Amino acid sequence: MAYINLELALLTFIIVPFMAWLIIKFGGRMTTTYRQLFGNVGNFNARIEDNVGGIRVVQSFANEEHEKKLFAEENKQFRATKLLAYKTMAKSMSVSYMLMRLITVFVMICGAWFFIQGKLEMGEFMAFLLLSNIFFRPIEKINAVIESYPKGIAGFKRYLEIMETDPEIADAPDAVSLSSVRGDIRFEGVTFGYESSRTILNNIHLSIRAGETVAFVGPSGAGKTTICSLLPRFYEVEQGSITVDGIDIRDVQLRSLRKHIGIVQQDVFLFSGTIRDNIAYGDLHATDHQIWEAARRASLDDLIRSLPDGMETIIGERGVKLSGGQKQRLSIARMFLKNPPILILDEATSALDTETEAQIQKSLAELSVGRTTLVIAHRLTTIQSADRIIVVNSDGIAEQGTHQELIHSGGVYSRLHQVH
Ligand SMILES: Nc1ncnc2c1ncn2[C@@H]1O[C@H](COP(=O)(O)OP(=O)(O)OP(=O)(O)O)[C@@H](O)[C@H]1O
Repeated sequence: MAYINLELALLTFIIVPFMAWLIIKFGGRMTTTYRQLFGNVGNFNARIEDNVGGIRVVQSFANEEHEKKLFAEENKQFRATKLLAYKTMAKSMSVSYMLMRLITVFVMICGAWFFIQGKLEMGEFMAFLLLSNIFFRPIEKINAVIESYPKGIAGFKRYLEIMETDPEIADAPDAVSLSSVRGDIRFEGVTFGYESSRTILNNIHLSIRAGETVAFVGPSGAGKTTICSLLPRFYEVEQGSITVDGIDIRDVQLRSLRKHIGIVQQDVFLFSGTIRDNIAYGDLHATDHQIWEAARRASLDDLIRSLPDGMETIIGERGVKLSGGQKQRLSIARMFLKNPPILILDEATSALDTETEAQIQKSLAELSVGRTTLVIAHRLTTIQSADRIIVVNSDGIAEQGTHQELIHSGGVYSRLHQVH
């Protein structure tokens, strides 16, 4: 183009920086809008998940209309941001399209003027016009790519932010692996709070012998669950230390620490899949014989045999729904398979009827044989046989001893016992 007519070529190229400026300006605006849009998509999805997951609660409170209103609100915001994103995109696209067409008009007008002035032959004019079209076509394509870039980069940045979030609790660089554990546990001057402004446990001292069964009782919110959550390092102590077999748990690799601790919770989480998959979760390399043995010890084998597909029965959303007691047994079977030296039983049976509870208690008692067991209990009846009962209240550990000792001492426990 410059070879045909330098002046006209320079005039044509003046427009290029202006175009670049416009593209960058709209690109920045689109990135911001798309980031906002992806944030809204997150909220929108969370609302849908809540509504579907908690559908029974919504229905039982007959709060469908209320949920619909919340959904409509979220939807409105999502729609508004989506519209804003499309508007910005429409502006950016139409401006760049217009500019491209304007360049052609500009070349035609200038070329015609140069032709009238005799600075340009008709053939040269036509050649220049064709060449300018060829030259700007790739620019048009690059422009289209740049327009779609903000959409991709906004999503990618959000993804990176999540991926780059460091876990709060990680292995120390020189952390060791625990190969075998006896199960001696010590809490030494442990202080902890979920928020820095509120201390839940203050200077707790506690020593549990290997193989001992210790039950934690006390009013709701006293910190029983918190004490037990500190042991697998779900949270980090603020002051003091927790040791397992004399080794500070902060000096141990998380994976190896948690491999030696089993937790049976009240609300058992089952993965969608077969009964076999769910039991084998306790030990992914278990043999068929070991899985059946675990099921037998958890008194689950009869139920499995009575099902047409046996071990391969699909459970969860897409399959057979298990009862509360059956779920508990399955989680106990998982634990037999995992075979950890330390066990935490988190109010494992308080949601069951008396008969089922008695059966599950029997399986749990068998499970805890030879293991250090920490029981978080509400029902005082289920923990009377514990080696030691620890009463936790807002001041920390109020008293401890066997059932008989605590009844005779006439303290908090004996009063709780009378109330029950
Ligand atoms: N994840 C959390 N974030 C913030 N605070 C929490 C968290 N979990 C528990 N708490 C608070 O810590 C305190 C102790 O809770 P914890 O669950 O340990 O009590 P608990 O004795 O086990 O009670 P319950 O018998 O009702 O289960 C409570 O005041 C509770 O509100």
